Amino acid sequence: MDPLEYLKNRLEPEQFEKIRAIDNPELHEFLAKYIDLLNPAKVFVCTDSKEDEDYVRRKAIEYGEEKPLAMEGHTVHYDGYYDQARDKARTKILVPKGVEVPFVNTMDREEGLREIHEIMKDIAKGKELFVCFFVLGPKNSIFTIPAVQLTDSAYVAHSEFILYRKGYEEFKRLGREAKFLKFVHSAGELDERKTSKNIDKRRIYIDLEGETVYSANTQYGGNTIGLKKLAFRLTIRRAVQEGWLSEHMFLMRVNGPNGRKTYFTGAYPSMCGKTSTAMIPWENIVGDDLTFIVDMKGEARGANVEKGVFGIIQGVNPEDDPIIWQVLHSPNEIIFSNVLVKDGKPYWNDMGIPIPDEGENHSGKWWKGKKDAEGNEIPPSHKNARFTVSLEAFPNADLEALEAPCGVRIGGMIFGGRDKDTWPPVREAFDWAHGVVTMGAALESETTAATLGKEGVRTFNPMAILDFLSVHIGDYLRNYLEFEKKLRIKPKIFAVNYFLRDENGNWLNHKLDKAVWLKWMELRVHGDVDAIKTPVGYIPKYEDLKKLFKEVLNKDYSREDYEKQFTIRVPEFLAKIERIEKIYRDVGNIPEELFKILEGEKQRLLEAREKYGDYISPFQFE
Ligand SMILES: Nc1nc2c(ncn2[C@@H]2O[C@H](COP(=O)(O)OP(=O)(O)O)[C@@H](O)[C@H]2O)c(=O)[nH]1
Ligand SMILES: C=C(OP(=O)(O)O)C(=O)O
Ligand SMILES: [Mn+2]
Repeated sequence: MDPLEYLKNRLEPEQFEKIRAIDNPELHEFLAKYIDLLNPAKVFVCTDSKEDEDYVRRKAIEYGEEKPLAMEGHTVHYDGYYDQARDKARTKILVPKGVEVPFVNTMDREEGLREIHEIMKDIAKGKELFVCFFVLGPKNSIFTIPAVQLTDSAYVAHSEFILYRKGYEEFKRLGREAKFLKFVHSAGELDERKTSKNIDKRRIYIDLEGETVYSANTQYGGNTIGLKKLAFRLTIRRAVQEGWLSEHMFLMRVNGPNGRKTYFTGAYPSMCGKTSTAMIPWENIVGDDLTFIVDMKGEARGANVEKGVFGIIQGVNPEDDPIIWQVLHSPNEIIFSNVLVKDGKPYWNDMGIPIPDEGENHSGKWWKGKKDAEGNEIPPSHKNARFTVSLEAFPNADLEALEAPCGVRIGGMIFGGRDKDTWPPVREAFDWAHGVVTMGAALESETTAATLGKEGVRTFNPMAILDFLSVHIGDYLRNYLEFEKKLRIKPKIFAVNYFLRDENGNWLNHKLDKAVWLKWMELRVHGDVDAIKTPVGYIPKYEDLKKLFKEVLNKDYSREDYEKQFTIRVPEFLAKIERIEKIYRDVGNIPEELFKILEGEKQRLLEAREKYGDYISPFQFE
C-alpha cells in the first residue's frame, strides 16, 4: 500500500495531517513501515508547538515513567536495576559483507536487521508511540542534521525535548532535501515499576547504510536517546566521509585577560569530567558532550550538537559545582534519573550534605544497608544517576555561542582520561599531528560505571570515542590528520589528567584545579606565557601556575605539589607508547605518520632518561 494511504488509515486525522504537511516520501515510507511493525495502540506526532511538548511531558507522568517531585518542573525517572548504563555487549554496528570496524561489536547487516525486526514486531502493542522531529546542531546552519525519533517511551521523548532543538518546522522547510537520521526505540514490555522487563532481549543495533538505529527493551538514556550516543555513531561516519569532525567533546568559553573569549573543546570518556569542566562557574558552557567541528575559511568552527545536559549527578555538591547545584535546586524543568527520593525530594551519593537512610531509588523501596540479588550493598543513588536539563537553565551558558549558525572559532582542543600514573595534569602538544597522535590517538582511560562491566580497568580509548567508533580507526585518524591541512588558524592541542594518584592511591589534585589548567591553556593559545619543553610536549612553568592558583582559586600552590604533579614519568610513558604502538600495528590500515610520531616521542624519552633518569623533575628541563 502507498505509505501515505497507510498512514491515513492508521492515524487519527489530526495526527495524519501533521505528517502530510511534510513533503518527504522517504519519511512517509519509514513511518508507515515502523508503525506497522511496532503496532502501537495509538500514535502521537509532535510538532514544534508548546502544546505537543506539554502533551509528551504529561504522558510521561500519566504512563508512570516519571513521577512529579515536590519542586515545580522536577520529575524522577527510574531505569531497571540492571539497565543503568550503556550496554556495550549488546550494542552492535550492522555491517555489510566486507566492511571491517575494529574494537566495537559488529554483526552482519542482514542478520542483524532480521533479528531486530523480529524483536520489534508488535513490541509497542497497547502503547502510545511518539513521533518526534529534532535537529542536531543549530537550526538552518551548516551544522544542521535533521532526525526523526519513534519511541513508545514518553520519558525518552521528553528527554529529547529538553536536550535537542525542535525540528518539525525544519522537516517541513527542507521537504525532500532533508537527509535525516532515523531512530526507532521501544522500551518493550514494562514491569510494575514501569521499567523494561525483557532485558535479555535488550538490543541496540546501528545500521550505518540505512542511517537508522534500533533500540529495544531498554530505557537508560545512553541506550535510548536517539540523538545522543546513537546518532553519534552515524555522524562520525558522515564526518569521516565528508571531511569534518564529529567528536565526543564539550565546548566551552574560557575567559582570558581583558575580556578575551577563547573557545575550547575537550574529549574525555564518559564519567571523566566533560560536564564538570564545561560547568566551571567563572567560565561559560556551550556544550558538555558532543561537538561538530567544520573548517570555515580556514578556521576550525565548533557547534554543540545538543542544547541540554544529561549529566552525572553523583558528587555534585554546593562547593565544587555551585552552578549545577543551584540549577538542581530551582524550579527548572529537570528529570532526575535513578536518584534516591524521600518526601518528594531527590538525593544522591556524595552530595555534600546528610541524606536520608531510606526512601525510593533505582532498586525500589530502599533502606541503608539494603543488598541486591548478588549480595552487593545498594548505594542511595546509582553511580550513573543523572539529571536532564536544558542549557537555558544555566546562568553560565553562552547562549549566543550555542545558537551561532557559524559556530565559534576553536582556540584549543583538549584530550583527557582517567589515568592514575602517567600523564601530568596538563601539557601542550608540539603541533597538530603530535597532539592528534600522542594525546588523542594514544588516549587510555580507566573504565567507569557509565558502561556495564568492571570498573577501573585501563582501556585504550582514542579520542574518548572508541565505544562509538563506527568507522575503521585508521580512516578516522587519517581524516583527523588531513583536517589540519584545511586550516589556516590551527587550534592548539592539549592533554589533561585530573586523576593522577600517589603511591597510596590519593588524588594529586583537587577537583577545581582544572580551572587553573584552563586558564593556562587560554594564555598559551595566545602566546601569553612561556612553557617548558619536555620530551612529551610543553608543560607549565611553576611561577605561572603559582600566580594562576592564587588568582583563580586563591590558593597557595607549592613547589612540592608542582614537582610531584609534573614529574615526567619516563617508564610509564614508555610502557604506554609500547602498548599503543602494538594496538595500532595489530589493527592495520593505520597512517604511517602515527608510528613515526610515536617513535619520535620514544626516542626523546630515552634520551632524557639517559641524562636525568626515570623520574624527571620539571625543574630539570627549565
Ligand atoms: N577526582 C576527581 N573527580 C572528578 C574530577 N572532575 C570530575 N570528577 C568526577 O568524575 C565524574 C564524572 O564527571 P562528569 O563531568 O559528569 O563526566 P562526563 O561524563 O565526562 O561528563 C563525577 O563523579 C565527578 O565528580 C576531578 O577533577 N577529580
Ligand atoms: C550519556 C552518556 O554520556 P557521558 O557519560 O559522556 O556524559 C553515556 O556515556 O551514556
Ligand atoms: Mn557528561
